Amino acid sequence: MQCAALSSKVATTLAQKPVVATRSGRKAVAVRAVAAQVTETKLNTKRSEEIFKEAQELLPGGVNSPVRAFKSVGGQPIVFDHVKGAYCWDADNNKYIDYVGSWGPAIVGHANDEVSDALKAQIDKGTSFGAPCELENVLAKMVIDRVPSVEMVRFVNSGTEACLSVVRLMRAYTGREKIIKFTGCYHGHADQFLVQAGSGVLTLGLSDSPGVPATTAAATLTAQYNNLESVKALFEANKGEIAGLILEPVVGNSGFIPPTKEFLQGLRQLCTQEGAVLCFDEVMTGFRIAKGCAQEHFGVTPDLTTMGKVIGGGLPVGAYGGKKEIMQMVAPAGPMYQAGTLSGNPLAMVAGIKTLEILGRPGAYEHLDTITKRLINGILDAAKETGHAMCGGSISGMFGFFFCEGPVSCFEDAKASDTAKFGRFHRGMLEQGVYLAPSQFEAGFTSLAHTEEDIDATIEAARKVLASL
Ligand SMILES: Cc1ncc(COP(=O)(O)O)c(C=O)c1O
Ligand SMILES: N[C@H](C=O)CCC(=O)O
Repeated sequence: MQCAALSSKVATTLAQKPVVATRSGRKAVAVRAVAAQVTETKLNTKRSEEIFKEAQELLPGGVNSPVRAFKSVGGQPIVFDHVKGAYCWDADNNKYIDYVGSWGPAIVGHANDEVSDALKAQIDKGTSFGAPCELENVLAKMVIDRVPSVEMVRFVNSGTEACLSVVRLMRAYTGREKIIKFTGCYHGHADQFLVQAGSGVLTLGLSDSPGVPATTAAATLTAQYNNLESVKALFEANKGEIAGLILEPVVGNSGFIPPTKEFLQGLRQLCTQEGAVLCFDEVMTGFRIAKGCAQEHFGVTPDLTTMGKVIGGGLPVGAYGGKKEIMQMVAPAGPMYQAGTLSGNPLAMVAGIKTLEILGRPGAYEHLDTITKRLINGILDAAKETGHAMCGGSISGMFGFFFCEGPVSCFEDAKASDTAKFGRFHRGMLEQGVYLAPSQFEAGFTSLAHTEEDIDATIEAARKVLASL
């Protein structure tokens, strides 16, 4: 992680300010999450507010996924109307440069013409068959060709589904029950992962979730990211009982936290030595940080891999894959049951195929790398010039920064950053026409549609906002 200037300003940590003051003056309790001090906005968000007010009567918290609700940055969410390329427009027709990209899938730009044309053509042929189709083979071959660990793949409908299936597979393959995950890593909302999880769970300050059976939670052991000794200790204390280990090969769900190569290599070695299955959860990093995913970037090959987001090109798709020997355990080839009515549906396959095809063209990852480095370096420089402690970094089209001196190498470090300042920064950027993930504990994403002009405008906006904090 690169570090910008130092500041003596006191850090405000998670769980210190439980109340969010909304722009409309109403108060909303953000479950032990930090509140940003929201100043009167210059944006006209009247329509967004009306829609969100109605949504709160219809949907729990007004949303269909918690982190969208802006609970930890204050104010109300911007309600989207449409998206194109690197931009999104809200219901009041305000335009933003978007660095969320639908939480990752929009890597070739929103509503990409080629993807849209392919989808339109498929709609006339049918959107769901519930039967084998050749498109499944096409996407499977693309995945197998690109991802070093994958010899066989099963398509599902979300990242959560991929991760919960992979844990069942680890257990079926080893005949063991316990798994290891890392604090602050998020692998979807299945019971076994809601133990010291990242993303919305962390944003809302929920260390665990009611409804998860104690026996399920007890089978999930947690270690500290980038700390090999903490993993060794778990293997020692649970000799012969660990089915496998799942991790984000680059963390995005506690904010952006890269691993050390030695850490990934050490995990590979330990799993082999202990007879446990190593799974890289590449739902976020897959096809984003390299053509062959994080495992290609770091040169460390897991036994199993989960995928999502990019692989669906904006439609709901997930996948898990790995060594043939393990994948052959999945029904109907083997006894481990996993199924899905809409799995491998032709619409989603078409979006995935076109997206991976575009990403396979020369220069795609170079573009992502160049513009994202330019962005993060610009923001770090702006923080330095304006006297704010900030550290951050990027790998290809994934980036992040924290308001602290750094380095941030695990969730525990991330939690100690100034999240209240992030909330004020987020609001300021929104007013400048830049849409960042509404939580300190989420990574940022760029796309092939982002231009140097977009990046420079974003850096200029950041400089203005930082100077005002
Ligand atoms: C690393 C990782 N794994 C799993 C998931 C779950 O994916 P989904 O939201 O598609 O269920 C996510 C994102 O939500 C993720 O970032
Ligand atoms: N961090 C999550 C996925 O990566 C954000 C998406 C969500 O949960 O809505």
